[in-house]
Amino acid sequence: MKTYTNVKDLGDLKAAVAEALEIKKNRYAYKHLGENKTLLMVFFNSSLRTRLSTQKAGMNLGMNTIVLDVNQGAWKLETERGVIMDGDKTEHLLEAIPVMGCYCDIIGVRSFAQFESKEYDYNETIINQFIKYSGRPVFSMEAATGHPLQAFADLITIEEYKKAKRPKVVLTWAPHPKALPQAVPNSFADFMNDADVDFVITHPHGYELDEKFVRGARVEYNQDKALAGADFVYAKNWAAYTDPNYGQILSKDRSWTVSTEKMALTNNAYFMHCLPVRRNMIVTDDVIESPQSIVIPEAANREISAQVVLKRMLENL
Ligand SMILES: CCC[C@H](NC(C)=O)C(=O)O
Ligand SMILES: NC(=O)OP(=O)(O)O
Repeated sequence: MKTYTNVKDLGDLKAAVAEALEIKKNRYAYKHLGENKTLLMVFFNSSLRTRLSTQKAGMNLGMNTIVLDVNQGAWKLETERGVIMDGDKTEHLLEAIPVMGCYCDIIGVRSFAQFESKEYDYNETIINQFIKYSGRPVFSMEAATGHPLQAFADLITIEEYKKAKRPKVVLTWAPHPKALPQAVPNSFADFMNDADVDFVITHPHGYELDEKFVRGARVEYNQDKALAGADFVYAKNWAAYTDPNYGQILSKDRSWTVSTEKMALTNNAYFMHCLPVRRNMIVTDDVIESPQSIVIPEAANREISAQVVLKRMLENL
């Protein structure tokens, strides 16, 4: 594996999940793979789970790890080519990236959508420069349009908790005070479309995701109808994707908040969310604290999804 930015990079999903569950049983069995190998994790945006779980996964594999918060301590980076650098940016990404590549064997990158230009975001301008210029295998720790480590962990979790062979999985939009990226729902949809689940997406009009990720999945604008009989409810906020509203908040309607009443419409569904979550906007206190909430085991599986990806990269260095 040379890059991990989307579901296709994993190959056969059933095999990937099986490998994940094997690693979970004995996560220190591959320490030899990472001996004297260095993982560099580059963050352009904040993180708790990704930062901790990916570093843990690297350590499980015997790797040295370095974490760089680009906006805290590194030089302010220019990311656009052709710009006359007479402003407040000291260094260009096109020098910084190959330099980073000198000090490590594998690079993880977190660089969220900036919502200034759909084309800039959806061309994955930042992470693609790491892929092109670092000289190292690169994986996404949430880029502008996807969060494949999260979605892989979500799939692992669904496989662990499902009661039906082909569970009904509902991705529901929920309100949030800020304009959040489409990365998490994009990757969740991408993975669910390749998994053996009955997948439904529900959101208000205007919040349609890129068809490149929806891939013809059923979209239900009536949340109650979508939730009927669900086995898993995956809640997430995202800002509008379609023009002319790209990056905009169109609704903060808290009737979309996942409540006990909403969960009562389901087949005693498990509640999932990637975290961090805004309580009583996305989901009520009662639901996220209920026995059906599996957000913590879901977060724990981030260590495993990262370890599968790092293991496959180390095996191909
Ligand atoms: C894992 C989620 C990261 C990010 N969340 C926030 C709050 O920015 C998002 O919604 O994409
Ligand atoms: N779910 C997730 O990626 O969390 P962080 O943003 O805290 O890393």
